[in-house]
Amino acid sequence: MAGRPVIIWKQEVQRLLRYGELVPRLEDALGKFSRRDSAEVIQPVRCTVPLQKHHGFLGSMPTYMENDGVLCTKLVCFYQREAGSTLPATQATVMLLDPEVGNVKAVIDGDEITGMRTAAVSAISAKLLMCPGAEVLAILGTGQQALTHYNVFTDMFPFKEVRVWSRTRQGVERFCRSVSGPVTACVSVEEAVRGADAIVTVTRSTEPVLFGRWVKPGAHVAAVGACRPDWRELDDVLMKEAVVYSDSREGAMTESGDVILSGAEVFAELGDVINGTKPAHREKTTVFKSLGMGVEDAVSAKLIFDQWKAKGSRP
Ligand SMILES: NC(=O)C1=CN([C@@H]2O[C@H](COP(=O)(O)OP(=O)(O)OC[C@H]3O[C@@H](n4cnc5c(N)ncnc54)[C@H](O)[C@@H]3O)[C@@H](O)[C@H]2O)C=CC1
Ligand SMILES: O=C([O-])C1=[NH+]CCC1
Repeated sequence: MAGRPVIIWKQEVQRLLRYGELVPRLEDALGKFSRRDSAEVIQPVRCTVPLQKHHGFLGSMPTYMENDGVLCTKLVCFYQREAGSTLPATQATVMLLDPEVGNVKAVIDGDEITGMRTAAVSAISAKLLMCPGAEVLAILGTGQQALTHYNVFTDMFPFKEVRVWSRTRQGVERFCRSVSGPVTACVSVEEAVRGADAIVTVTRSTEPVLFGRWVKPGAHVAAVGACRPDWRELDDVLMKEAVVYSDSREGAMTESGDVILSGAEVFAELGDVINGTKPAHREKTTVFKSLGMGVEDAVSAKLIFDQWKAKGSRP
């Protein structure tokens, strides 16, 4: 008889998960995913159920990594919140299972995992695709993802300036107070992104907020929001001028309004670049369209569970 699952709460995840250990595991997982070897990764495109009454969706994200002995699934609800709503845009729970027996070994807070693994994958995209010597980072949006992106990008790259834009002055002010380093508050998207070498879009917008005419040639854009086929963050000009990369080609073709509605071609997955099967066009304008993948949650959950067992449940 299998034992009861352990529950690993948010504070424990914050204590156990570190970008230094997470980033290499995510790079490895993205490479494995793009090899499409079922012994390495089985991960279907997210199954999504609309919650029409609440303007949201429930996504189910199962993943099996046979060679690594990892079986995992995440349940994530994500919403189109009204401006001014204090409810979170996403809520997630990750379950780690024993693939041999089928029991749940751990139930883990998924919000911290989602925040950190998404930002870490965007940082991997920048590591692979951003021009060398990048100096200016612009972040559009000031929510949960903006914060984790600020943390990992400033940790991994020596930017001279980080600019931030939000629809509201309060959003920018709150963000500036919550980060530990310097930020330039911008009053318009154009002001934030003109001349920027790297741009992160982490908004809940369903219409384009970033326009190609403002983007410096050769800049790298990590586009994280707009994860429904009719939602946008980027305009057609940018999507068509840039070389477009994604985490999952099938995911992008199924879920990304920026890809589907612009008709842009997905040139490669990040994993293809990691595996050396597709080039990194650092010299060109690049867009990494992130949708989020179960395999990213699976390696994060395994890392947390292994650390939890090794270090114990309390500091
Ligand atoms: N690609 C991925 O793996 C993941 C993507 N996401 C997506 O990333 C986005 C950000 O997520 P969180 O930071 O958790 O959300 P959040 O609610 O904490 O922050 C959202 C930000 O977008 C701004 N915003 C809302 N509506 C806007 C509009 N119409 N135009 C411009 N800005 C607007 C808000 O003021 C806020 O600054 C969401 O779209 C979410 O679905 C979230 C998790 C994973
Ligand atoms: O991968 C993920 O967890 C999500 N992608 C879009 C909303 C949540």
